[in-house]
Amino acid sequence: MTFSEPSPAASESPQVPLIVAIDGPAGSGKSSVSKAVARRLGYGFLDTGAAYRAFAWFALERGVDTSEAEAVTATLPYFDYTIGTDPDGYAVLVGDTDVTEAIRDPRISATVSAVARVPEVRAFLTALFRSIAREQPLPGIVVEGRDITTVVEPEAEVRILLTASEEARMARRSLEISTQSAETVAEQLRSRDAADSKVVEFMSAADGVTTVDSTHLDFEQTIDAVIDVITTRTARNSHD
Ligand SMILES: Nc1ncnc2c1ncn2[C@@H]1O[C@H](COP(=O)(O)OP(=O)(O)OP(=O)(O)O)[C@@H](O)[C@H]1O
Ligand SMILES: Nc1ccn([C@@H]2O[C@H](COP(=O)(O)O)[C@@H](O)[C@H]2O)c(=O)n1
Repeated sequence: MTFSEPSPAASESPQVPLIVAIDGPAGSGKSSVSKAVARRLGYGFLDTGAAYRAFAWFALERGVDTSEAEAVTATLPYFDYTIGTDPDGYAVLVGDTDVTEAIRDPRISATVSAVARVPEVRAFLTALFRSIAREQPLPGIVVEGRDITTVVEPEAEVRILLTASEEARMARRSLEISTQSAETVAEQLRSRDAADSKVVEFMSAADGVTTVDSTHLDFEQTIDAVIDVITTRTARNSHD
């Protein structure tokens, strides 16, 4: 090899995508806003909650008692999970079964926190999220969840806590769900946040994380606010 030839490692090493990490409580707009931001920027999108939901679905299908951490952990090696990263539409598969719709069932929302509190499940899914984010082909990816800014991608170029008052989140969520009363929706949201908060911190921003509070912003204004943070952060990082 001559000196001027690039080494195979340099020429073949894939470009690391720009990672935008977004966390927040239930109903704060993480998935809808992140998807819209990804679309606008031509980035990929990763909904990490879908994986926890799909794993809860899988555990229930296998008849696992989800309150038993050991039984939940024993299920992990059989969990064959696939998710797309296209913000315009992504299927969630467990094995060959498309569970995209099934994981939104209230039965899953009521169970998911029990499996998400198991450390082995978190470690398994965290590794999966990191590899999906790096393997997708676009120049950037928006990854949203509860512990993306703190655990999954603490070194992400852009880290945002997307929040809104409990009242606003409950009102927005109950507009979407016509099969349950507003009180039931509110109670479920509250108890899921309470259970999840015991395991990961997503109610306040960690050091270096920018808060976007959408309580008094409409959907478009929230997208703009997130894109502003991304623009400011990436400009600042390129000068560091
Ligand atoms: N700024 C906003 N103004 C009005 N509605 C909004 C705003 N942001 C999000 N929404 C709406 O709020 C609802 C909840 O948003 P979304 O499902 O994205 O939240 P989420 O944080 O991903 O929730 P979960 O963690 O429970 O999955 C959606 O109907 C979404 O369109
Ligand atoms: N990074 C994450 C993402 C999600 N969870 C757990 O999954 C549940 C469902 O998430 P949604 O975003 O689809 O609401 C959530 O309630 C958490 O239990 C998580 O722990 N970490």
